[in-house]
Amino acid sequence: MVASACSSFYAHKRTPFFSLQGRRVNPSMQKRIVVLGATGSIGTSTLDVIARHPERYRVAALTAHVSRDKLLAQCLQHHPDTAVIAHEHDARWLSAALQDAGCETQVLYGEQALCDVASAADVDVVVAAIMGGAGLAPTLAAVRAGHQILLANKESLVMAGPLFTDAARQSGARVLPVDSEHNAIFQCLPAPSSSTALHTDLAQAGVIRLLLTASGGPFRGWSRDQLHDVTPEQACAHPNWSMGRKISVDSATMMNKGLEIIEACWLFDLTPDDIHVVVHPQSIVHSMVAYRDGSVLAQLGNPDMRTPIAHALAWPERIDSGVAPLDVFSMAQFEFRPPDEEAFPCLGLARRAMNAGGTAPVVLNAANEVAVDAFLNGQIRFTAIPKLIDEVMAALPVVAADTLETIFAQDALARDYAAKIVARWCDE
Ligand SMILES: NC(=O)C1=CN([C@@H]2O[C@H](COP(=O)(O)OP(=O)(O)OC[C@H]3O[C@@H](n4cnc5c(N)ncnc54)[C@H](OP(=O)(O)O)[C@@H]3O)[C@@H](O)[C@H]2O)C=CC1
Ligand SMILES: CC(=O)[C@@H](O)[C@H](O)COP(=O)(O)O
Ligand SMILES: [Mn+2]
Repeated sequence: MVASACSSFYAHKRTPFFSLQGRRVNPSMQKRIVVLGATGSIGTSTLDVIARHPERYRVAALTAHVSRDKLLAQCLQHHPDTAVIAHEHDARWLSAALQDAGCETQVLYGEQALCDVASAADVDVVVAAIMGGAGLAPTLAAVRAGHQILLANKESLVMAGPLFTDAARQSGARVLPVDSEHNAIFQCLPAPSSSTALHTDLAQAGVIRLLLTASGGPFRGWSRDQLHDVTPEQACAHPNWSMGRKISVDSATMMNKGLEIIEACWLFDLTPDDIHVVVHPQSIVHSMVAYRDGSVLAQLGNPDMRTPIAHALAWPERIDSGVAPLDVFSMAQFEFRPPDEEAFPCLGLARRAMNAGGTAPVVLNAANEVAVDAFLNGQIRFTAIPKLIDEVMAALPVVAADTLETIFAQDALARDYAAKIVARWCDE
């Protein structure tokens, strides 16, 4: 059955006990997980961790944008109650393929269906792993429903930090960072005092600054001139992490670190001045917290997102993630150096947006998404990405970002303005 949205399909039959690989599983002990962006890099890693712990977790819903073959394979392995895909024709194809295979997963399509599965009443955990601003509405729906959020989609906090954190405080939703640096920082901080797991008043806890590590990306050490002719393939070849193409380009421009500064401000209630970026090419130290007494706490591990995902899934417990423990004897050396902000101006643009407040980060994010897309499509040069963002930020006024409607309106304005600049540059 295919539907654009449905509210009753969660009336779901469960047997009191069933056997899984010889183990007795009690469904009432399983947390019900929704993976938004299941077919992506984070989604795939999440399902890998979940599959290791069938007695703890059960997949309630999986979503994809267009990757229907991959979503089909995931449904056949995890048997979610619901699968969501963007377009009706893909939903019909998926539904027929599932029926042929005897799988009872119901298929929905469209943006409303994403919000519906994210906010469904019998869900425990929502993994927010859609790429970009498209993740905001379903992630916020999950926050408003009071579910535990495993947050990978940093763009939703960048676009709607105040709305997002206020909604979590109102609903009591627990927000656990999956982004590797923020997860590392979370692990190095005292246990949060509120149910949301958002931190407040870190100064009171003796924290003087956060040290946000950056790999420097594939072009670390390159001058602005050397960056002029780089290709999308070069930009997507991250030295340490295997990730989706958009975040890979963000790492290459260091806009990823800029977005992460903003993300950290909202998660940990800080200002950009409290967050120092440290280039650490090995990506083994995932970030650090400096305390007043001279202590610097760090979290280390192999660069594999299954570690922060497993940490956030099981918190405050610890579970197997499939990642081998770090072999410290194999570490030749750790390097730490300041970023080159002249070659990588996106860091400064992100700080400027956060300091300006209101809709400035919305515009930053929207212009960045258009710029990255245009670069990946061969329309603009790598070095034009920060120029485009700067031009859009300079042109659009900053207004209060107090409703989702305003945020989406400014997002649309900025995307439209950025696309027009791309078209103009292509004609020149
Ligand atoms: N990859 C990583 O290691 C890390 C990622 N993150 C963040 O996690 C998020 C996901 O990143 P990553 O997994 O790398 O990205 P991917 O590009 O690998 O996957 C993105 C996922 O989102 C879906 N998607 C894309 N566009 C839309 C849309 N318009 N509507 C609905 N679904 C959509 C994709 O579906 P489909 O496959 O059908 O296109 C896919 O499932 C990003 O916000 C990123 O910044 C944070 C830290 C680390
Ligand atoms: C894995 C992860 O969290 C990414 O955000 C990663 O940090 C990107 O690497 P950069 O440090 O190069 O941005
Ligand atoms: Mn990160």
